[in-house]
Amino acid sequence: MPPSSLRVVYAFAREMHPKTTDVFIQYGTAGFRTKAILLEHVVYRMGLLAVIRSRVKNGRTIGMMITASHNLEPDNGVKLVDPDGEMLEEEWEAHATKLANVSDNDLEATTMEIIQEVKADMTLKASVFIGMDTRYTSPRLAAAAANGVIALKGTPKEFGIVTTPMLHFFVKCRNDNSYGTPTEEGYYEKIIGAYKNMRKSLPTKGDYSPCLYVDGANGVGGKKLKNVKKNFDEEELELHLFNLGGSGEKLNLGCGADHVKVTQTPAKGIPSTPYQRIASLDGDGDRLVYYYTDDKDKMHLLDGDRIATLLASYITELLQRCETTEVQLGIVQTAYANGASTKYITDTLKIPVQCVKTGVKHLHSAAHKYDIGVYFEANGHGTVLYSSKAKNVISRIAREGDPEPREAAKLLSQFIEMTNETVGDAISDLLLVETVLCARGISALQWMQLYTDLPCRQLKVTVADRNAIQTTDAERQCTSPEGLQQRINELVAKYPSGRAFARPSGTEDIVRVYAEAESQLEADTLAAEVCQAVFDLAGGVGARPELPATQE
Ligand SMILES: CC(=O)N[C@H]1[C@@H](OP(=O)(O)O)O[C@H](CO)[C@@H](O)[C@@H]1O
Ligand SMILES: [Mg+2]
Repeated sequence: MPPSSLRVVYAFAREMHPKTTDVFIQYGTAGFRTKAILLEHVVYRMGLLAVIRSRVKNGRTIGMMITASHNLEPDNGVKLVDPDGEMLEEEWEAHATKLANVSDNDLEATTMEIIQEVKADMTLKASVFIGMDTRYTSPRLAAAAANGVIALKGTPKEFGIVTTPMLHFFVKCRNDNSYGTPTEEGYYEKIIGAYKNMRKSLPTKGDYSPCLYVDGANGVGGKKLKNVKKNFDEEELELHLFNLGGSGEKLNLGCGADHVKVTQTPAKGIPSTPYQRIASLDGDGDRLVYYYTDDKDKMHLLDGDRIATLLASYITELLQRCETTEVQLGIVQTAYANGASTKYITDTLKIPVQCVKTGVKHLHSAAHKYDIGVYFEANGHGTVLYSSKAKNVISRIAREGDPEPREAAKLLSQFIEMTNETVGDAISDLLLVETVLCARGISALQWMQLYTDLPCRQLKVTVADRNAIQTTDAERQCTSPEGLQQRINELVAKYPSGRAFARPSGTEDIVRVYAEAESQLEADTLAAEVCQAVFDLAGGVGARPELPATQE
């Protein structure tokens, strides 16, 4: 039943969170993300939408996370979390975009329209969990979010500074208490508890060393790992934490998972110890990549593809030891996955693999189609999803199986417990990776030796309108502007093992270009050539991209 008037929505908006910009903003790959100063009215309005969403879901809790993840400090963002801890359903993104862009004068009417369109019963209770990252602009935005919730008579609960995956976890637990307790302590209890339990059956062996350096990106993930660290004795996990956001240290600047992955250079502020395993988190703690430098100071990156293959191969091994064929496992990647990883999954691991569009929501829903779905973006965002069927089979074997399968099923049960299934989670993923490296008795170098990545390069091009580029085939082919795909095909054909594509970013006002080839110079050149093609055919602005120096 819609209310007769929403005057309070308008009054709050005008008095406290007025719209001060006409810049159009869109709910993208990971919610709204832009300069923090442009966001206050957007976040307030998302508070309104979260209440409507909660009521459409019969009063189940919805999440709001204030973060701009790996972006630099002046940016911020907001995204909504659905009741199962998953990303907001895609159909609602249009409501979010509409509500964010209307004038203050039209806000009341538009809110009413949305309430009617989605048939929200506004007499129901509504609950919204709010979390934020460490940005100095986050508390103000979190307050705007809470005001939006209150304006529609919902109940906000603020968790303060938490990682994005923690907030997803809290939402899931609040709506399904069999998953865990919706508090930070509940989160640690489940995830760390499972790691410690598992390590009881998996003592350190072979070339594995529990000594791990961590790059906290000067964000929330590193801070939370300080809490995590206290729980381990050095035999279980010896964490050395760096880039924890001390005074003068800037979030994501020269450090963090995105910096390491995109620039293919180590994070600043970490002592250089040859072959030391280093885990790098992003600013809101939902991405993880590993790397080490060798004795010639060359960096070797172990990215999301590597993590996916490591986890999937270990789960496959445990399933074999469980002597079950009832549970099928699959891997989901995006076009950014290194071609060598896809080949390794298909030829060596012999696991089904699927490529979907960029963005966690696409990977997550594809992974749900397997009994066990492992999904990772190359940039280190990913997790494992276990269906109820898989969980039932595994717990049955853990209870009733023969001794050897029973042991394997018990390990797998702990592995499931350690996984944050709601979304990619750097802390949970880190513990999963450490568990597998320990179980296998391998070092970072040996992990790297499982397959050899094709050299690759990721670049950005600025164009007048990024939506001029349209794609198909999981973003691997351009359908417009005309002639662009043909030009990319011609460029790719010059390079053995070459592959390249261009797609509009969903989080930045740019076009992303990715290329891989047999040598780094070839990958760099192909990427630059594709950038030039995009620039020429899709309305590039500013200076035309240049080829690498040796090609001039
Ligand atoms: C190539 C790349 O890393 N793209 C990232 C980036 O999306 P874009 O749509 O490419 O801007 O941010 C997303 C949200 O964090 C993440 O899901 C995605 O993988
Ligand atoms: Mg992130």
